[in-house]
Amino acid sequence: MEKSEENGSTDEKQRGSICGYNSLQHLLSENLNPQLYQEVSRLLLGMNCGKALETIVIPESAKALSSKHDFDLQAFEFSADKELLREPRVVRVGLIQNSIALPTTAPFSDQKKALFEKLGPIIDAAGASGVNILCLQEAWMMPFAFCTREKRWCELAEPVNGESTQFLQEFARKYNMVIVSPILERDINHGETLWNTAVIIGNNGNIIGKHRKNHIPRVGDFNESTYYMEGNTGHPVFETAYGKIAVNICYGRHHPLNWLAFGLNGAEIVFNPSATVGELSEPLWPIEARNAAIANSYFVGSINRVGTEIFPNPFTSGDGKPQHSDFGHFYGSSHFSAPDASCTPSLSRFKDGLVISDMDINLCRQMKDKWGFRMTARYELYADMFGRYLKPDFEPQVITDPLLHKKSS
Ligand SMILES: NC(=O)NCCC(=O)O
Repeated sequence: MEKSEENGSTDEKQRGSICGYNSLQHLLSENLNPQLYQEVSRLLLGMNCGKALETIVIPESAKALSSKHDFDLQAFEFSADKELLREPRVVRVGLIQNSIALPTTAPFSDQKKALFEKLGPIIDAAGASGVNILCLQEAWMMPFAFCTREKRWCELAEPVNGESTQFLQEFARKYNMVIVSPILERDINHGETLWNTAVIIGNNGNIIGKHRKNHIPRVGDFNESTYYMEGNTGHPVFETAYGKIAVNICYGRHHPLNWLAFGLNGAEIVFNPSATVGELSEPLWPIEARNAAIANSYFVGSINRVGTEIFPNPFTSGDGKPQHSDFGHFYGSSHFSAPDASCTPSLSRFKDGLVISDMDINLCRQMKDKWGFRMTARYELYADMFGRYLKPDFEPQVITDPLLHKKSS
């Protein structure tokens, strides 16, 4: 897709574009000559096994769904070197980004139903494309209402086996697909407490397990600590029919040790379902996940919701600026990063979308062998450092220049 006006976009749809373009990649491809664009892409997106990332053919039925339901659809292929003793282990992975389906003022049950109706065809497109593992965005079953601090949004929370999970279990069974479903969780058995949780649904429609968001933001309008606490599930890796996966939920991507812990537990693909806005985090977005993929020798799937969600009652951010009724623009831009530093272009900044990648997960070990980051990590140095740092009488290891505080004579 080219410039968004060419798709008959309204002003509403244009909101979130970059000077009328869907994404940075589209802006560049439309404005640079092909040779220059190729060179810029090489530097921006890296090289996979020495060549630019290739696109893969998407079935016509999936393309038809994307045209009918107006969502962005892109597909790529990450290769690995051929090995003599192991067969390639190619997994097809999908990420879905979407806006909410009804205004936040609509009755809650209607909002949820409309989201199910919106997601259905996109999941069908993933199924028709043979996706093995699919991940949805953070708290996909509701508006990201945590800016408001209003408790009425808690009503949307669901148990791990609640209606959103049941909705997705059908698709998991139908398409033999593992689905990662990030929800607002209500833990019925523990005082009805709330968590920000990813439910892992196996390819037989079974619930394999859950992970609760470890790091809760206290930045800008991200008032999530009003609703739920830091997760208590550690850093689980889920061994699925298609590979070992983990979920680093949104703000956890700013914590390199969170990424590391999933890697130490053996993750091959880590998803980062997110809800974040342009003014706050866009310069960080293309860097952090990609860096995590490189540093931990695994693939990362980054997902961010799209659109501007307007809430009935205005709120303030405690920064002296005027009250407002929205978070800002959720800029989409979902994409994959690989352990060899290559990455896919991003989905649209303002449109629903599905990005698919084939990935030969043999690349993870190949990169460990090449770079040796695990072998050279010197974890014992850091274990010792943390041991000391966590003590109340910790003193930073600073060696002061003895001349610094000497009086000049
Ligand atoms: N959902 C969430 O944790 N957002 C925090 C903002 C950010 O990390 O960019």
